[in-house]
Amino acid sequence: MIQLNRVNHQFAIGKKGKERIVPVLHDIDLHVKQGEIVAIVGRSGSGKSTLLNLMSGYIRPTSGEILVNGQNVTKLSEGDWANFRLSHLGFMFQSFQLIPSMTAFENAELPLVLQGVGISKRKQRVMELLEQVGIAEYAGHYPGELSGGQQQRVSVARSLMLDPPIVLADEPTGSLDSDNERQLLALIRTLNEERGTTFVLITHDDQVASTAHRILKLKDGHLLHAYAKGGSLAHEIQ
Ligand SMILES: Nc1ncnc2c1ncn2[C@@H]1O[C@H](COP(=O)(O)OP(=O)(O)OP(=O)(O)O)[C@@H](O)[C@H]1O
Repeated sequence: MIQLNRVNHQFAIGKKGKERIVPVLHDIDLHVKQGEIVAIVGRSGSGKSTLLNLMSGYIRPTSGEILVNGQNVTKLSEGDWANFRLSHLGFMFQSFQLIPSMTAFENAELPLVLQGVGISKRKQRVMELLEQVGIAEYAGHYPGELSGGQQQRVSVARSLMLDPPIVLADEPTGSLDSDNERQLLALIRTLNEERGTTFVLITHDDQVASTAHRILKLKDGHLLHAYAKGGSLAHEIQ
C-alpha cells in the first residue's frame, strides 16, 4: 500500500551559495501493507515527521521512490499530487491546521466541499463524524473558542471525512486527555477492523504504539528494526 524504496532525504539550510546540507533519512526501505497499523517511534529529530511528510507528498525525497497504492508519487506534478492526496490520504497533524474564521462544522466539512458533495449529504456526514469524535455539541464554535483537545478532534473528523484508505498521523493524541485518547484509539481500531483503513502513526506514547500491529524505530535517520506488537517498547526506546 505504501512502499519506500531506498529513500534518502536531506535538507539544504542557510543562504543560497552557502547552504549546509543536513542529511536526515538514509536508505529507507519500507512496505506498509493494506490494513496495517504501523507506529513510527524514535527520538526527537530522528526524522519521523520528515518520513511522514515524504509519504504525504509535502516534500519530495532527494533520492529513491515512493509508491502509494501502486502509484509512483515521486513522479506526480504538484496538482496531480493534490488530487491524489484528496482521494487516498487522510492526515492527522500535531498542529490542527484549522481555519480560524470557520466553525468546527465548516472546518470538518471542507474535504466534502472540495469534492463537490451536496449540502444535505455533507450535513449528515459531518454530524456523524463530529458525533464519533465526541464534539458534535461544539459544531457551531470557532477554533478560538475550543480547547486544544477539542480542536484536535475537529481535525481528526476532517481527516476521516472522505473515508480515506490511508491515514497518516503525527502525534494524533498529543493534545488529548486520557479519556479522549482512549476514544480516538478505539476509533482508529474500529476503522482499521471494519473498513481496513491503513494507519501510519508517529508517536512518543506507549499507549498509541501498542495500538499498532508493527512498530518501526528511527534512529538518526536509519530505520533500525521493526518489532511486532507485544515487544517491550519502553525497553526498546532508549
Ligand atoms: N524544513 C527543514 N529544513 C531544514 N531542516 C529540517 C527541516 N525539517 C526538519 N529538519 C531537520 O531534520 C531533522 C529531523 O526532523 P523531524 O522533524 O523529521 O524529526 P522528528 O523525529 O519528527 O522530531 P520530533 O519528534 O521532535 O517531532 C531535524 O534535525 C530537523 O532539524
